[in-house]
Amino acid sequence: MQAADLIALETPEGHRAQLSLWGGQVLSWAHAVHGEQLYCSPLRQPGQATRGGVPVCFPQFASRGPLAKHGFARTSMWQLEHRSCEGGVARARLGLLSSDETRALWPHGFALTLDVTLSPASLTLTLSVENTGREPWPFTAALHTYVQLADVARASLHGLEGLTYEDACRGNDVATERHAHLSIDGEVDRVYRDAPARLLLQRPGQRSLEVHQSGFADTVVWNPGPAKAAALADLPDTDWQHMLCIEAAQVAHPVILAPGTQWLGQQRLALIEP
Ligand SMILES: O=P(O)(O)OC[C@H]1O[C@@H](O)[C@H](O)[C@@H](O)[C@@H]1O
Repeated sequence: MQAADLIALETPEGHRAQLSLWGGQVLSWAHAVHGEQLYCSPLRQPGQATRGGVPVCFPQFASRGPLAKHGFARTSMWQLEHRSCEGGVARARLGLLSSDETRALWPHGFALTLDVTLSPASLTLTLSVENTGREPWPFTAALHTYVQLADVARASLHGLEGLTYEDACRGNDVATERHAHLSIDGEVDRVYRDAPARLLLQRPGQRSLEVHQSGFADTVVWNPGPAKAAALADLPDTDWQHMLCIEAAQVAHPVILAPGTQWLGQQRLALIEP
């Protein structure tokens, strides 16, 4: 990643975000008072997806199809389409269009945009997917957000009780969430179907975070735990303790997008007052 591929956003109050054209990815969201809110690994491998911030998974989630894991959007060079700062809110729009390179992997015409809105206590990401081709096509997608945590063992995620989930740690067995909140004490890799519009992440010692989503039907919760983390070359061995992925995702039911139509999915992260 070259410095020229990095985009800085800053509001007059000093809230900051850093975006990368490589992957069309938010790498950092730092609140002026409460500091960094996203985890990003210091171990980066040129040409590989960046582990951290908010990778965009498109047009395939995980290995649920013939493409490389999580699709090619996170390993493509996006364009900066627009940047502004008005009324205390900083915005940027990144775009990725189908090209000969993407058609060689996936034979469809598309236009992706990622709108990033940095407000005083929140970060909003809106992914737009447009079919610019002549045939309908299916896709799955996610905003694969890595939330930064002082200690994952002390965090709890609220709002999932009663939901059905696919558990990738148990061969994608389907189960029902029985707990009022989810605590992480090892590997977790779940697709919660038909997720609610709001989840709450409590993090002792840090501000709680509301995670809102719309458009996306599902929420993925992922933490590699100690053993998987040790096997990931781009994650320091103990950093699984300082991250939790809470992903606004469209996984269980692919979207079939008709020519000339557009799909929108949004995730908003908001720090809340104690
Ligand atoms: O290592 P990657 O390709 O970035 O994927 C990380 C994880 O991403 C999550 O979304 C998946 O549910 C996990 O199964 C996967 O391991």
